Amino acid sequence: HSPVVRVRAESAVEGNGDLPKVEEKVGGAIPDALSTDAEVVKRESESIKAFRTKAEKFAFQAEVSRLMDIIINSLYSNKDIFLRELISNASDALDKIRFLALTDKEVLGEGDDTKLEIQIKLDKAKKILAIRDRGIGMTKEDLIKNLGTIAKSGTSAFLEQMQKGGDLNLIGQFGVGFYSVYLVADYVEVISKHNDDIQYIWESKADGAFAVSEDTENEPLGRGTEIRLHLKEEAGDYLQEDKLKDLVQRYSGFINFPIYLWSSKEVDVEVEADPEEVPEDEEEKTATEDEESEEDAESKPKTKNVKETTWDWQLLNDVKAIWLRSPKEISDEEYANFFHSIAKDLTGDKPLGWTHFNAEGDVEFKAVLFIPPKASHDLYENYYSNKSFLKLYVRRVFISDEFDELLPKYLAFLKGIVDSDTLPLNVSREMLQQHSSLATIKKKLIRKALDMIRRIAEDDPAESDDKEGDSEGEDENRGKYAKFWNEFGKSIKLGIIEDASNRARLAKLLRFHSTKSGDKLASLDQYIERMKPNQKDIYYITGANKEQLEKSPFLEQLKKKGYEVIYFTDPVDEYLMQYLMDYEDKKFQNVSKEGLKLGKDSKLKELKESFKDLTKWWKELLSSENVDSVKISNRLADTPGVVVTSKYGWSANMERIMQSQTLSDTSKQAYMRGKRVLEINPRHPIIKELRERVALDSEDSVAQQTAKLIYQTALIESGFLLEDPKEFASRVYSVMKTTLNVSPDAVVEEEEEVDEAEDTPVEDGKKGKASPSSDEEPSVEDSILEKSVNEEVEEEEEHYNDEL
Ligand SMILES: Nc1ncnc2c1ncn2[C@@H]1O[C@H](COP(=O)(O)OP(=O)(O)OP(=O)(O)O)[C@@H](O)[C@H]1O
Repeated sequence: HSPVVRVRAESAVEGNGDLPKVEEKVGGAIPDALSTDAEVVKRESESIKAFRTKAEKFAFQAEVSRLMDIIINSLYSNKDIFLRELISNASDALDKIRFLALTDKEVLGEGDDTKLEIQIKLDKAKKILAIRDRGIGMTKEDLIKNLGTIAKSGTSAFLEQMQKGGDLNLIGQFGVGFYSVYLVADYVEVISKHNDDIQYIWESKADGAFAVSEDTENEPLGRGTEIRLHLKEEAGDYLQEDKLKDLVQRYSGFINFPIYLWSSKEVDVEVEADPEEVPEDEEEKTATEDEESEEDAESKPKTKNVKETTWDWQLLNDVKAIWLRSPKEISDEEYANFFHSIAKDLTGDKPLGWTHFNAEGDVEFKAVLFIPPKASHDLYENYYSNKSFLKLYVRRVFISDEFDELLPKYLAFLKGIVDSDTLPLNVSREMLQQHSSLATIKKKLIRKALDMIRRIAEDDPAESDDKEGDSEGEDENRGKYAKFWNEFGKSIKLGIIEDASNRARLAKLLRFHSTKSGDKLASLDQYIERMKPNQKDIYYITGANKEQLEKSPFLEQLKKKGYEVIYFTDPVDEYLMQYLMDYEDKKFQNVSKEGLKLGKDSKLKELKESFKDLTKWWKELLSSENVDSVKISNRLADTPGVVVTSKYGWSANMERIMQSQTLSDTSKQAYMRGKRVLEINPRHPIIKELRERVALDSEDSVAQQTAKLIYQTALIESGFLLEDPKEFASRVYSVMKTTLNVSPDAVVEEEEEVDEAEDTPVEDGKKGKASPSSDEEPSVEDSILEKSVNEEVEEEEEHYNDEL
């Protein structure tokens, strides 16, 4: 239901490029929640009448409109967040002007305009809360674009999250924080003055439209923005000074500009007393005083103390940046609050860890880095295009939070600040980006970040059994590393791939499940501790999930002999293992690949010899199948065969991953596909029987059929996708026929009622449509159909094929 409504504006409209005006089309911007067209028109026209008469009206971009609708109708109880968002926007605007002033002092203007501050004022009578900053301000075009017509990429992501029951507290992270004003206000005015333009008013009642007009009624701002919230009835709390003081102190304590509140104070003042009001005892006193003092008393006017309310700007925050203070003096709560303020994470969840340090030497800087409690919604979706979250300051002046040069991509999940004393202040951002100190800063930041992550692992009692029941405070740390791993484990893996110089450090942080890890995660150090005395390599296997891998035939002997095997189930693991060759001098061995050595099998040589003819015969039989060789296996216990790949080719899992990538290059696929080796289990009765049969008659068709079937079954069990499932199915049906004692030549009974015109010609009682393997033997499809007259079987077969 998306009503298209045309609304006539009442005032003349000045030309304004191609921005969507209300007159042109409001339809797309009408909130879905409105039920009837009539209602929409009514609300629209009311709001348009309410706009200033000379104002230009605009429709909100459709997604922005939906977002506002969600916000204004929200029953969300924590409405405080709007204040933090507004203060954060004000602080950003101040940062921007301060940055410009580095190269051009003029931009700051003079007098009060040079004061980089934020002011909050309340008008109890009119129920208005106003927040003003002397930041960069917005031009008319900025107002139109920033506050309504251009949807940010985060808008749809935020709507999506909200639909899934997401947390409104994270609104700031999606870059749409401004609209949170409609949690508490039903009418908002934004008055703004930018150096390049005159003063404008933006206004909206969040009902699909907004208006912008030249400001001819308010006092000139000089420069900056004032946001006036006309509070909803139920938001009256925000008119109490104490409430605002408390909120600012609690949540915006880390804003690096002074925040003032226009506050009232009761003071005692001395006022001239009315002679008639002089109290009796004073009169008596006066009467009894000696005459000399009488003259004095007459010349001095009588005074009294009364209470009076005075108004003044009261400073609410401590402007000293937290990173300049000594870490010893800063409480955990303060760090957590600082994190919430810079990460725009208002959920209140504590960061998983932080590090605060002072780097000295050639390059001096201070930094605070945090590990957020959760990965951001698009951390891995947009891994290569995501910006870093570090705020760079140079001598306390905010420079940018888009400096990708400070942290590698894989650590982009960290949030924090870096304040450098070494970088120059008065150069352009581009020049700064190339400054040689950045490389040193980056190196130190990585080192410190990895140390912080390692410490979380070490302090987590759940990580190691020995530490259980040890120290105090362990509960808080218990399971912290698993949590970290859950959220950011992929980043560590990407780090191993991308950062050769820190590979060993990162490998230490790696966690995984294995044949011996149970429900817990294990580390490579734990793996090495558990290695068997004769074990040289670290064993692992890759696949889609742990449950599947647990049953893999590749693990049969390894498990039996007590070797631990790591399960790698993330697609990124395949790439990871191309880079992680060894750990502490131990090589990694994929147990589904060639070259697995499992101690000495005294009988192996003998077995190889006695199966020589069979393996040779088998290899020839599979000559058309890309099978490099057929060998006696040392990894199997209960399964007749598996297919292993060559050491440097793709594993079965990698083939599966590549095939599922829509843009993958098929020619490369053929080239990268590992050579396949069929390994057979010489102790398995089927294999033993095959050897006997082939020894007697190398042309034995049952042996040939079985040998091919074993190969295909082994492919499936080894995790490969069959290139020709139909052929495999035919073979299975053929075996079924034998099991059921059905003649291999038996034909499918013809259907009785067929439309002659549409039916294909039938020869020799068979259907004309031949299966791919019909040259070699009767089609299984045909045989099955012949055997079962009814259609149920047909269905079953389809089902069977589907499953295959
Ligand atoms: N006080 C202000 N002074 C100048 N520009 C502002 C001010 N408030 C908002 N803006 C502009 O409006 C834009 C939209 O603000 P909004 O809060 O929705 O998103 P954001 O600030 O980019 O992201 P976030 O919500 O994460 O702070 C800002 O990017 C900024 O350009």
